[in-house]
Amino acid sequence: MTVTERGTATAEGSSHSTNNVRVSQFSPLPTPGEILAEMPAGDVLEYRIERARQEIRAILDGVDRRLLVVVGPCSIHDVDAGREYAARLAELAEKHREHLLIVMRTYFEKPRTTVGWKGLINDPELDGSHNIAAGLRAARQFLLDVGELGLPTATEFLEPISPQYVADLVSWGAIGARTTESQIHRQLVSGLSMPVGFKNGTDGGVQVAIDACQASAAPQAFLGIDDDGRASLVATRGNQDAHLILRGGSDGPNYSEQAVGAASAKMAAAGANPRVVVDASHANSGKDHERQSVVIGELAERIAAGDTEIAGLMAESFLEPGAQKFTPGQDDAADLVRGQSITDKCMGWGPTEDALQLLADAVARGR
Ligand SMILES: O=C[C@H](O)[C@H](O)COP(=O)(O)O
Ligand SMILES: C=C(OP(=O)(O)O)C(=O)O
Repeated sequence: MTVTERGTATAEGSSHSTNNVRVSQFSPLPTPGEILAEMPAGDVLEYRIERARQEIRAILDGVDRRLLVVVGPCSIHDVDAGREYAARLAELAEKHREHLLIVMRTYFEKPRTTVGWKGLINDPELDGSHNIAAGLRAARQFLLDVGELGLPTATEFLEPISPQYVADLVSWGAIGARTTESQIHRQLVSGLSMPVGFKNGTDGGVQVAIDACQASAAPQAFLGIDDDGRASLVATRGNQDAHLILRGGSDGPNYSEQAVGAASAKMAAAGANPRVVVDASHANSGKDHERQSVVIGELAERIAAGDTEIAGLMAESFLEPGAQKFTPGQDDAADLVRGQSITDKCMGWGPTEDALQLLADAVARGR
């Protein structure tokens, strides 16, 4: 069959010309099994990851009275700077371990409002070459390196296939505001091995995240891939550790005592975990990195005063404050400022240290 310029089909030749009309390339990737065999976790790290997941569960359930703090860069684009950040954070995690369980944001997949760099897995060379095989290995190596420091890791799961390559090294997961309503992501969470938080929607709607917690707590059956990369029916048991992350929305922030109380009550009424994680960044800070310290200060006061609804807190932080504009294919990665975000603005290192001290003191007083 041939298609004329005006788009009318004539009957001759290939029977496949209606397929993949807009696909320019298929490049097979190594299978999850191959990458895991090449870069195994090892017994010690597996033990640490399982222990961190249990501790996070205990915090979410209110059994462990510490505060979960998920903190780190908006995205990992420079693994060397990311490792330096991880080494500094590991010291603070140890220092505050009595009051805080610090988990590093190791985000390799970025959901974009329209277009932009989609993260280390998608484009590790930051030049639009999309070397996903190298990206999967880079992300896995980074998780192994951070794990070696004894620091648990957190990530957003954006694609349904990528978790097969990295999820064994992750202690806490998130589903972002743009995908919480997606059935694909809810099904994925139902089979993930770690506690996972669902963010409220970008419009501020909390109900989508409550629905997501219920859907992911249930067993699900869906299409996925197995360790050999074969399309498979995936049947899951359901994830009982799904919870809510309040990140604010286009209708404003939602970290006030009243907003957290209302969301927590709705979760309880739905039979879901009423203890929530509050994101000090995104719409709760109006994407202003300096405002994150203000939000954390207010939350710390409430924790010191005995709040029981806040199980955890999220902040975006890197070595340098703010963010720099970067468009793959247009900007040169060699010109980037080391340790500064190329996605959302982050708190710098100094304010991060101060914020963690403030939170540790608040927990010491209030819990
Ligand atoms: O932290 C994440 C960003 O806010 C999200 O990926 C959207 O980014 P964008 O609006 O710059 O595309
Ligand atoms: C993308 C993120 O957040 P949100 O989904 O809240 O925009 C993020 O935490 O990196």
